[in-house]
Amino acid sequence: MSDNKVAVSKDYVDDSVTFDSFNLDPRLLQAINKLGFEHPTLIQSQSLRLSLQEKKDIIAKASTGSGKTAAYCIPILQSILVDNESNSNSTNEIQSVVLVPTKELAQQVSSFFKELTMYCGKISRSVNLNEIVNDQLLSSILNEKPEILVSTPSRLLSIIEANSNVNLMNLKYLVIDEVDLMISYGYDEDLDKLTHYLNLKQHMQVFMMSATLNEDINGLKEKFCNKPAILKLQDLDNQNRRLLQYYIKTNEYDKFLLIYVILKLNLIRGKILVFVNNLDRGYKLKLFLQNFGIRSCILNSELPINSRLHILEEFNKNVYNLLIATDESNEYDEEDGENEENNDNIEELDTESTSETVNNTKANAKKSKKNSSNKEYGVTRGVDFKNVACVINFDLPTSSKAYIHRVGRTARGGKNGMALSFVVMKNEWGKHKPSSLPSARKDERVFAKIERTQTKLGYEVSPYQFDNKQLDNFRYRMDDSFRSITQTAVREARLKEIKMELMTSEKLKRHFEENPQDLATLRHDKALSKIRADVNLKRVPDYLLPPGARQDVTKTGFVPFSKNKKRSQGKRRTGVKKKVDVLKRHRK
Ligand SMILES: Nc1ncnc2c1ncn2[C@@H]1O[C@H](COP(=O)(O)OP(=O)(O)OP(=O)(O)O)[C@@H](O)[C@H]1O
Repeated sequence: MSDNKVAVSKDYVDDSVTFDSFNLDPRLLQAINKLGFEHPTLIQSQSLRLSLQEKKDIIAKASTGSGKTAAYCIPILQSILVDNESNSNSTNEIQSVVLVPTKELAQQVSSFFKELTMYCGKISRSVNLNEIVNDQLLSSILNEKPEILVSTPSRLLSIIEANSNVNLMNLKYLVIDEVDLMISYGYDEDLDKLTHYLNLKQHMQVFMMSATLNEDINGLKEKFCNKPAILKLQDLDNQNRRLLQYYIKTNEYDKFLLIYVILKLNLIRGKILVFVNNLDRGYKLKLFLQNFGIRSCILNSELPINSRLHILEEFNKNVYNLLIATDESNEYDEEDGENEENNDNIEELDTESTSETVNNTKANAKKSKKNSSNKEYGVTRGVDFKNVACVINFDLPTSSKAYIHRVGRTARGGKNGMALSFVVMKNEWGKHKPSSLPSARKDERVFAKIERTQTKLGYEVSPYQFDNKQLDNFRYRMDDSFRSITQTAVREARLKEIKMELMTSEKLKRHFEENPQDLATLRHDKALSKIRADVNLKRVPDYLLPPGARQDVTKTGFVPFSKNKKRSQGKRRTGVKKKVDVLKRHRK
């Protein structure tokens, strides 16, 4: 294997074929090789065969991180390159549209297109419509008829409605990525309107993708697809799991204690993504950790988009190790109170009216409409976070579907990963108001669903082994700290962060093109406010550490609380170049 090859788990890879087997254009093959993709993943090989050779529409339900993006990008580019060879004198047309639910995904997909076309010159130009805000610039770019448009549905619709010269009638490919989320965002109305501008079911091929599909997409399927092939590539080899899942049953206050101890003692090594269910919780947790000298970054939909994209970029470059993401799709609505039921119907996709069902796995293998104009939900869905060692559900999501997408931010592309979920016990809920969260009332019920769904998928969610007595040693240190994080402190921090990020965002806008290196100096994990906190909290006295960690806390890796287990010495987790398998120690 040459140096640039990416090691992908055998679970995902279709090693019976290589990308060469599909007669791809040499420029495309060269880029795929540069990316380090040695073999296509299962979804990619199936999609290449069905779309390029059999010209099928495709509806694909495949695991998070299994390579669905390349599964549609490669066929699109191949088709454009082939067309260009055969009709070198033809006039340019917009040939493909990729619709995604968030600006983050629009950016990610358009960057991926750029990587795949690095050797293609100007033949297959892709434009992210959400990125271009200047009308004049947009109009001149559109006049040049780029081959590929990437956009959210509402952005595309508003552009088409305002520009009569945007013609999508000759479109060859239409992709609706994260299609189930499109519906729950309320984008189906936009999609409906878009049908008036498309030559549906004529010469156009359609891709609909997600890790979680159900019959909710049947309406879109009927509207957009022509006898689609349904790919279901969810179940992987049970023996070879890459994602290890754990839970801790606890109370609301102890969630803070647990995360403090886990992070302070580096019990999990590598990059960590923590999910909370609302904006204030994110800041509360950040301030709380800040008191103990633990730096973290916030990611939520309230931040300006440039900051969000920059945070993601920097996190992927290992500039930050700890990201607290707000998953607002899980904000609990007391009046509704039904979020988990509505979002949880992920069981099956109706395949009755389709021409072909491909159920190819290696190991044999109530609509919840959110008003998209209110908020942008779930800024992390589909985002390709690189090398996340662990996802912590600090707040449990309110549906097993959201759980799948959250934990799917780790163990991507065949890498190892771990998920740890805090589950508030029903009889403990609401006992400590300052740490309480409405959605946690139903944690146990939701968790039972999560367990059922994961078991169906062949996964096990095991209890995380933790010595609660050792935890008590840290309790008194956290009481004062927690008290200092009042609601006012949280609100002030939130306001301050937005102000700071608005300024940062302006700088990002101005400097993005001219001085990309300057961006490295714009940090997003600064302390937010000087709340009263004991400086000593930042140090952990030796006597509080588990025996194996006493020599030098900065060097601790995974530190088991049980005295007998041996601990290997590792480096601190900042910017680790060497791959560390966090999970090995948990597998016992
Ligand atoms: N053939 C391949 N070989 C090696 N790595 C791959 C291959 N295809 C994709 N990858 C990598 O796997 C990771 C996940 O890919 P991608 O983001 O497309 O997953 P996904 O299926 O869309 O996940 P999600 O459902 O979470 O959106 C990416 O980092 C990508 O570069």
